[in-house]
Amino acid sequence: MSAVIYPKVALIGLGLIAGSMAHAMRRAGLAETITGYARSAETRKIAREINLVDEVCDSALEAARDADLVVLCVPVGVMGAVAAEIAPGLKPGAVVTDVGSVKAAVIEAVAPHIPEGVHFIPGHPLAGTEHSGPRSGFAELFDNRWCLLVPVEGSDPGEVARLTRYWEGLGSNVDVMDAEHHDLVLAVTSHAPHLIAYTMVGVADDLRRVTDSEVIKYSAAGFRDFTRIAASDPTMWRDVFLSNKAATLEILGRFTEELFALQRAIRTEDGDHLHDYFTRTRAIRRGIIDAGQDTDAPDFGRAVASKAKARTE
Ligand SMILES: NC(=O)c1ccc[n+]([C@@H]2O[C@H](COP(=O)([O-])OP(=O)(O)OC[C@H]3O[C@@H](n4cnc5c(N)ncnc54)[C@H](O)[C@@H]3O)[C@@H](O)[C@H]2O)c1
Ligand SMILES: O=C(O)C(=O)C[C@]1(C(=O)O)C=C[C@@H](O)C=C1
Repeated sequence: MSAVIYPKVALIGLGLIAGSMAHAMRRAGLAETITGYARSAETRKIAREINLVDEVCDSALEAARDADLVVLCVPVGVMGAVAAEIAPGLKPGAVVTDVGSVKAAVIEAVAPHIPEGVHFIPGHPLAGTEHSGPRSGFAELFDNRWCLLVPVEGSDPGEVARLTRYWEGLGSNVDVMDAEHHDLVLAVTSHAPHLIAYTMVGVADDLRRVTDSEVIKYSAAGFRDFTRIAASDPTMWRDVFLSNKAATLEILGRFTEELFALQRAIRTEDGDHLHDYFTRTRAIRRGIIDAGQDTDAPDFGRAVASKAKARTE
């Protein structure tokens, strides 16, 4: 049986997410032809050299023309402009989706450009790395990760089901969510943590004058994790914060309140407060591992194995 879900898939933007999608599509045979386009000539040249997709086009319009699925894999701040560029080439019945980290602002920017008879079903894979560009993608990126689909008013349930099968073919588990809820959840789980990591690395950089190279030399695992996150693409993250302003500011407000409370507990030597707080947060970490979501943790394999064992008992 053929695994093809969309005969022709167009990837607009050829970085980490599009590249990983191309590799994973080929792994599973989900498309017959993959076209692609990126704004930078250098990226298009590299994409051709490494045979990232079947055809690298010189415009977004050309790449999207007659595609069955068009995936917008560009920074969230330019999604609307790219949708306007591809609109004249979209065929009736085509599906347009995106992989942007923010949903309400992307829907607001893209939806007005989607022609009658074309399906728009926004999405967001909860998978990534700090790397970017056409060489950074890999087929396993989406394996066992969540992809959130955010159908808009009037989205065809049959097309949502088809896009769900596509993401499952890429290796993901799929959930459906509304845009506002998505943006609040992601502000907590991804956007605010990135800003905190950027800040912490900035603070360490300021301290460098005092500590010379010690910050780098003696950086333990915690700070190393921050530096990995803070190495993420500046354009992508600038756009994320400017596009998910309200939810991120709400979460950062709460974060600041809690930080002040912890600061006060240290100053007043309130060990019980600190101990209770850390006990609560440790339980959250354990919950993530028990749910089998932390593929980087050393005990991830064990958690999956014990869950599988529990299922068979
Ligand atoms: N990196 C992650 O961890 C991650 C995870 C999930 C979702 N996302 C989302 O995926 C999208 C792409 O991120 P990425 O990590 O692949 O970025 P990337 O920087 O690796 O790739 C972005 C690509 O978009 C192209 N581009 C930029 N502006 C363009 C324009 N106006 N027209 C055409 N092409 C243009 C760039 O040339 C590049 O090829 C973003 O919206 C991001 O929010 C990223
Ligand atoms: O692992 C990382 O490097 C990521 O930052 C990936 C991550 C995340 O915060 O989890 C980043 C942005 C996304 O939109 C989805 C995933």
